[in-house]
Amino acid sequence: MADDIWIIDDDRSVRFVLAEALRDAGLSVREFGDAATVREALRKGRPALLVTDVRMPGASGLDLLGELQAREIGPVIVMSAYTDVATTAAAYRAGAVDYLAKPFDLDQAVASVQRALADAPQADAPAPAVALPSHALLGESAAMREVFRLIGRVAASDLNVLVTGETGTGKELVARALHEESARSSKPFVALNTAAIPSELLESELFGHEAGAFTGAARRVAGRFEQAEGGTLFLDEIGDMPLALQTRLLRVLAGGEFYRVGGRELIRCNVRIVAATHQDLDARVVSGQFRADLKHRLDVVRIALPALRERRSDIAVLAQHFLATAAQELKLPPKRFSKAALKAVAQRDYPGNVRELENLCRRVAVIAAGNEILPADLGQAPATAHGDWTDALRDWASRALADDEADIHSRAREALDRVLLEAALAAHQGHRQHAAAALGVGRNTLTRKLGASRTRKG
Ligand SMILES: Nc1ncnc2c1ncn2[C@@H]1O[C@H](COP(=O)(O)OP(=O)(O)OP(=O)(O)O)[C@@H](O)[C@H]1O
Repeated sequence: MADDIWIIDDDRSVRFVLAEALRDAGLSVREFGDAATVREALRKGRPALLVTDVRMPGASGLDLLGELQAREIGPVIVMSAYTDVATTAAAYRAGAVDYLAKPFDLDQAVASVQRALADAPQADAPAPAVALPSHALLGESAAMREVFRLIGRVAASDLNVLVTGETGTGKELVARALHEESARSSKPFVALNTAAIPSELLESELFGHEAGAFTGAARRVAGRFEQAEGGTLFLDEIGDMPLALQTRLLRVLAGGEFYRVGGRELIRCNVRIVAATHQDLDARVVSGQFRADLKHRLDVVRIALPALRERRSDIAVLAQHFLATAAQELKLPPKRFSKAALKAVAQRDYPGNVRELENLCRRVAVIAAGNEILPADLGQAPATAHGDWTDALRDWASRALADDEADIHSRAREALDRVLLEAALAAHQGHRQHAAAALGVGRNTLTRKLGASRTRKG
């Protein structure tokens, strides 16, 4: 059972006083004199928390920590008479949550243990929110806590990370968080959406080009690799990268150097790559669309972002945050969801994930008359298949409203009618009766609308 505190110290007296103090605090404790007996005990169980000395005969406490990192044991507190930066840093690097300098105050030691136990994520009890500063990644669901933990753990390393997840799940935000939490944070974060750039331009986009490298290349231009020097390069939609460029990228990642397009100067680069994809990269490897060796280079650590429907408990938190931010950005009075509206928001489907929820909140911030958002303000949930044009309409409306334009509703209706009528007439070779029947309106309605549309247009 994982409810014991394990104390490892070769000094019996230290073990004894600490164990007694913890027992007095109502905790159950097991004592170990060296790392070897701990290894033995780990075959049968695991501790809720481990307090370990550093220097001991045989394997040191840090060696032990290194071995334990990959296993699901509770938090670890390191105690040592050595308080130099190298030892303490090594302890934290190895995953320690606290460091007690010997001789330590017993009350402090007990408090540290209690704090670590309270902070430790538990399988069935929600752990306290993990706050990542400055990049506003929100979420309290178990799935997102796991993502935050992973970010915290790998950010400081230079390992390449592959972020997977559906569109709008926050892949770019994770990449930024990884950058901001790393030693590279004072250097640039550069993002490139591989799918958004025509493949013939992608190479020079990534690696830059010399003047005269191709028609239209009037001067030397630095690519994203050079721009990101010392920092992080975020390659979005990596699954869409053309094969030829995958080969080139692989060479650069393997060798750490590249030539600009049309260039002769070898440029060394020090860039951490965070790649993202909404596709199943493993399947693309199998089907020959993605290089296995490149995948291995990028997929060193994988952070899989859950879809919003897999963490519904996060919706309310996110919605309230987005509503407040939208009101602030649009310089509107503060707005909040009524209880019923928040419930309705939490029950909707979001095929576009967090981005879609964010857009919904922006929209209601603008449209709702009062400062309290009611269920009626939410409108109909957009059908997935129509998401694209209602999104465009929404953007248009938000802009028009923000600009205080007149007759927004009638102009939108007129545009809607015109598009529908024109499409129906085109589909029915200008035959009004057929077009009206196809649209589900009467012939007279159609004629009237056509007239109105003509007059306004004219
Ligand atoms: N956990 C989160 N907390 C707060 N905001 C979030 C969170 N996840 C996503 N967002 C917001 O949702 C929007 C979409 O996020 P982002 O662009 O990172 O998604 P993505 O997965 O990279 O999308 P795509 O695959 O379409 O590029 C952004 O405005 C982002 O700020």
